[in-house]
Amino acid sequence: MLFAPNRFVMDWVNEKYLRRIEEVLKDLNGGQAPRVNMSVGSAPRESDPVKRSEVPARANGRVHEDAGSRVTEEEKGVAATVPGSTSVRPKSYNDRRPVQVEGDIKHQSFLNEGFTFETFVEGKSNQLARAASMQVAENPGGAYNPLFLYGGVGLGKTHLMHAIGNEIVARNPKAKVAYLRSERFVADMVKALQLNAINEFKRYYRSVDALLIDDIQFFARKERSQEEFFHTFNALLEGGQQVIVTCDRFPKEIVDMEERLKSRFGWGLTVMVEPPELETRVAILMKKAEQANVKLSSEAAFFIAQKIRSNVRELEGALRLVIANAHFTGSEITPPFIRESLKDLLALHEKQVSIDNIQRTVAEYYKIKVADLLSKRRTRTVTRPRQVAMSLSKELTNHSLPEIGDAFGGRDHTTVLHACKKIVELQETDPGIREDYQNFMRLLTT
Ligand SMILES: Nc1ncnc2c1ncn2[C@@H]1O[C@H](COP(=O)(O)OP(=O)(O)OP(=O)(O)O)[C@@H](O)[C@H]1O
Repeated sequence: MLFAPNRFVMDWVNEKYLRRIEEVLKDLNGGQAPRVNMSVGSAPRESDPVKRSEVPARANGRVHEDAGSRVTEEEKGVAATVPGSTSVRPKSYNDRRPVQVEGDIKHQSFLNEGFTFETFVEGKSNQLARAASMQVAENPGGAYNPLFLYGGVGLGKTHLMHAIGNEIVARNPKAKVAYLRSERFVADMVKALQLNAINEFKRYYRSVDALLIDDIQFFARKERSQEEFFHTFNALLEGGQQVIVTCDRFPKEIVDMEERLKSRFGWGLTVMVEPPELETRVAILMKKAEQANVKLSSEAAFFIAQKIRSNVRELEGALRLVIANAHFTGSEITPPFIRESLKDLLALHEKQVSIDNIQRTVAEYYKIKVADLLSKRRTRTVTRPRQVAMSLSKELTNHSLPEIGDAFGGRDHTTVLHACKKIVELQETDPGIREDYQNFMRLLTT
């Protein structure tokens, strides 16, 4: 029996890999084909305190809500800094068009017309996320609700989110799609409370066909917003309206977020967007150059893609710089020209932290040997520094969890994940570890 975490993954594996899995098993089984059954499921976790059946009951069409927590100082701060109706996203969006917005909460909600499935380059790192997004766009409010997209910065989560919104509107021009960053939600809520218009706020957010909330991690510590979003979320899900959320981390890893909210994020489909591998980076560069009407040889694209590995936003930035330089100087875009154009950026990247460097710095700081960090020893004097080093490796390098596990004496990726969580927790509760960690960040990045 094979278990999949959700129906989407089960269908995906069924369609793409089941035959191959069966063939391999047949080979391993001396030519006899075993029957492979697939099912959705995993062992229930005790840490999930909220069950789906605990959705607040609706009385007379209204969602029951607690009197609730008060707006925190932090929430008031957000309300003061998020501007009224202009861009709430600090990125440059060239194409903006308003999406139908109604109600008394007068802000604008934008979808970037350039962020579509056509302009999104598919690769191994984002294949699953793209396919899931497409499914949601084709069937909003269906099986994958909410859709939770997570991953590091600049990897295309917002692009996919807009692509879904654009596709929903393309298929049904009457669909009401609201896209906003989570700060916008906080700011609107605070404004609504101040203006005694919280009912309008609720009505508006609950009236949409699809609610797209970007970078949900900013809800951390904003208790009243979390509560309001929790109820909006429930109302939308109950009404069969689609909710899409992006975040920089897996739901359970979001700090200072209510458990019941985190648990609900996992009800639909949770998919990771990973950093693109070389081939995808090259394909993205070629596509972006084509969009800019610039001829880019594959040699030049490979050169840039090999040098810039962090994320797609940086990759785009580097390409823009090269194109601008070529334009001003009338030069051809060749590897030596690229090297010259990007010399400052490349110098910065060459200084980038390696796992090796982290291990040496941590070992020296705690006066232990690097070999201890890689060993199987489990005494406290070694395990804590090892967890710190693993967590720093995750935070400061682009290596995946399995790669980090390998670099620490061939440990499993779950051990690395556990270490990262532990260190996040300890930084909250143990001032010593917090100080150590801050020292490492300074030592390694300046
Ligand atoms: N696979 C891709 N194909 C084409 N463009 C991409 C792809 N992935 C990312 N991009 C581009 O990279 C830029 C950054 O992407 P985006 O804003 O979606 O990242 P993000 O994951 O939402 O980051 P953040 O967490 O910082 O909000 C955008 O211009 C987007 O179009």
